[in-house]
Amino acid sequence: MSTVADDALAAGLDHFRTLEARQQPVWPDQDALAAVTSRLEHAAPLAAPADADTLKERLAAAGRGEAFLLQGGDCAESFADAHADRIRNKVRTILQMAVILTHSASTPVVKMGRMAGQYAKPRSSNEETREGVTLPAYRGDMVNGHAFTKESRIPDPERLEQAYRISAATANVVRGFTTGGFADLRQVHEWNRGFMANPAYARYERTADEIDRAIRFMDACGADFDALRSVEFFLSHEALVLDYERALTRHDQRTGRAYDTSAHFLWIGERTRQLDGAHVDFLSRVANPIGVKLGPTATPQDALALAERLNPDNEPGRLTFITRMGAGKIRGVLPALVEAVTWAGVNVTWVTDPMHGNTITSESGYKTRRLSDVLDEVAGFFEVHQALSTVPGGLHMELTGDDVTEVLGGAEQISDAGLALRYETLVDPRLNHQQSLELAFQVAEMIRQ
Ligand SMILES: O=C[C@H](O)[C@H](O)COP(=O)(O)O
Ligand SMILES: C=C(OP(=O)(O)O)C(=O)O
Repeated sequence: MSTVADDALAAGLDHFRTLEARQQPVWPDQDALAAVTSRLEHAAPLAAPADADTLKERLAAAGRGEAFLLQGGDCAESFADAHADRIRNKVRTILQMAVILTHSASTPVVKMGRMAGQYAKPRSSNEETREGVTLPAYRGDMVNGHAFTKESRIPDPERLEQAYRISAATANVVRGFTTGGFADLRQVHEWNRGFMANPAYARYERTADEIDRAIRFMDACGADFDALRSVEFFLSHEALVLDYERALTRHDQRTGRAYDTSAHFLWIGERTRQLDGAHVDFLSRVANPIGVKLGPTATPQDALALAERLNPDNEPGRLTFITRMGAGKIRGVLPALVEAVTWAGVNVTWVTDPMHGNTITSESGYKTRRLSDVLDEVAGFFEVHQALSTVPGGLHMELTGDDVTEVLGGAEQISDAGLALRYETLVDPRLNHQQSLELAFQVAEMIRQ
């Protein structure tokens, strides 16, 4: 039975319904939506509030320079790809990158997947036209189907429940891979040695040798490698479809606060971060650690107002700003934001997303990115923080553990013609397994410098 306090909490949580909510599906059948959300309201949480609190502590540490966040995964997960092999490859890629970054940063790396819930996408246009046929845009498997047919593109609320079930299964598989010995440091190191066997990566030999020596040194000192067989791994996605996020929000008896239990960490996208909008209001009322994407038009005033609204108590670890400026803009735009926030004494963890500001259309018509631009934005991020003596807290990447061809460049020299070989993403281009490791090695070099 709900108490008066529960009802008051619920009333606040529903305030977003009175505000403008951008990028929401137009569900054709409201009764079906109500039936699904009422079932989800009674479903088991996907992420435990206590783990979300732990993550907040880790992110606070990243904000102080005592840890570094690595957040990565698909642009859009798909129901069809939620099988163990693909999930394992993604987890493995993140673990491999984390070892490289841990060594160079000499701090713990907080590992977080854009996984087990990244099923909804904001779009630039509500419609998509192909060969003269116009249909509603694909908005993620949580909303409608990717197939370009009229039926498939109709938003179907049953997909919310499917997203929940597949997220639960994915979270379970992730847990298996991060606690069952797969994450053993020696094992991850062996994979990285396998990667280094390719002469194309000779320039990373020095870093790889140093990691090798460090691990042998630990071994010689009698380090308990068995204690390193499990790693903490957190789950995150964009809090976009508010019907889903609200239905999975629970009152935590332990703290008396509301937690969105669809993930440990939720972020608000660049297209939905309006101060008076529904997304900001809803996430201001849950206790999870949260992020906000900041694109090149974000002003210092925007950043300060968002921080005031989303973290009025100035709690360390509560708020992460994920900047996605574009390689050509970050050095010009980021300093004013960081300076304003720092001068105001606002606690924020700064993370770079070097993907979303660097999207281009290739000559052959593919939506793609250049690995060189991605790396340049990361370099700009470190340069800005170094110049201001502030803390670069982490990386937010769109990546996959598979051998796709979606991003141009890298040692494999993926060219425009090569994109067609295995271009599999449903929306935005992701780094493939090799490109992700190359990026980790290059970021390691930047951190060392
Ligand atoms: O991932 C981010 C956005 O959803 C995406 O870039 C929007 O893509 P669109 O411009 O193809 O709609
Ligand atoms: C949509 C995304 O990014 P942004 O809001 O930065 O465009 C995303 O990260 O999937």
